Amino acid sequence: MDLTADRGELVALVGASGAGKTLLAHAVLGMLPPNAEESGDIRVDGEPLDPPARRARAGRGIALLPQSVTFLDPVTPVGRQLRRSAALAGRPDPRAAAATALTDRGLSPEVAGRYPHELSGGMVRRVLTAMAMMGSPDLVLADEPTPGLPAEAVRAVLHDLRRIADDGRAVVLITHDLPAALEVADRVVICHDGRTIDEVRPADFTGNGEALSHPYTRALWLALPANGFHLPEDS
Ligand SMILES: Nc1ncnc2c1ncn2[C@@H]1O[C@H](COP(=O)(O)OP(=O)(O)OP(=O)(O)O)[C@@H](O)[C@H]1O
Ligand code: NI
Repeated sequence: MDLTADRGELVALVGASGAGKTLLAHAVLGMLPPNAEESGDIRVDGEPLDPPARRARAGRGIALLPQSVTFLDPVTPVGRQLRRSAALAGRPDPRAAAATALTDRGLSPEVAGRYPHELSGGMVRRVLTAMAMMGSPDLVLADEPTPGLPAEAVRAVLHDLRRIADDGRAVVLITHDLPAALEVADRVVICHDGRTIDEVRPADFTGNGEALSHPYTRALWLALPANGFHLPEDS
């Protein structure tokens, strides 16, 4: 895997299920299982991300927007969970930080009193985003933030991530959803079988994929319903 994200940039990491997208995000966060064998080089601001550097940045410099909503505690009101994140992120006034985090993500203050099951899928996503942003991270890894959401909520999530990047942070959007990625990404990195195989500018996804040099990338593009559902010939 080879991927770079700069401040102010939204990079989409696109690939089929099992390609290794979540593992890459977990490797950056230091969340791989204890017996995982790792090789390679992960750097932030040019500095190797070794265990002490990772501990220093966890929840602050780097934040994960998790793939699974089970990261929320089902038996604790959302407001209390936000206050806990604020405290962990070292915010001096967790109560105020939690309240601001809700309104920053377009949620009303009364959401604080609700349990996760009392929220819509789109609202849960916003709460997770509010938590991830609590430590004002430089790098946000959003792992599949849109599946299962209605089109309007998908657009809201993407717009929110774009805004986070425009605020000067680096955002990596992990997704299967190529059309969604193309709406907001500055660059699209394609991965397949545990490797990044191509990096493409969104504008190159056009027509019959004449501008796409990698056959797998072109196959992904042509497999979209709008492009005729041509089945990818797997390499
Ligand atoms: N703990 C583990 N031990 C061994 N193999 C694993 C482990 N976790 C994941 N894998 C394997 O690594 C590969 C990549 O998994 P990963 O979850 O990163 O895929 P993904 O690209 O995020 O897929 P999806 O789009 O379905 O979320 C898969 O083949 C998976 O079976
Ligand atoms: Ni995944």
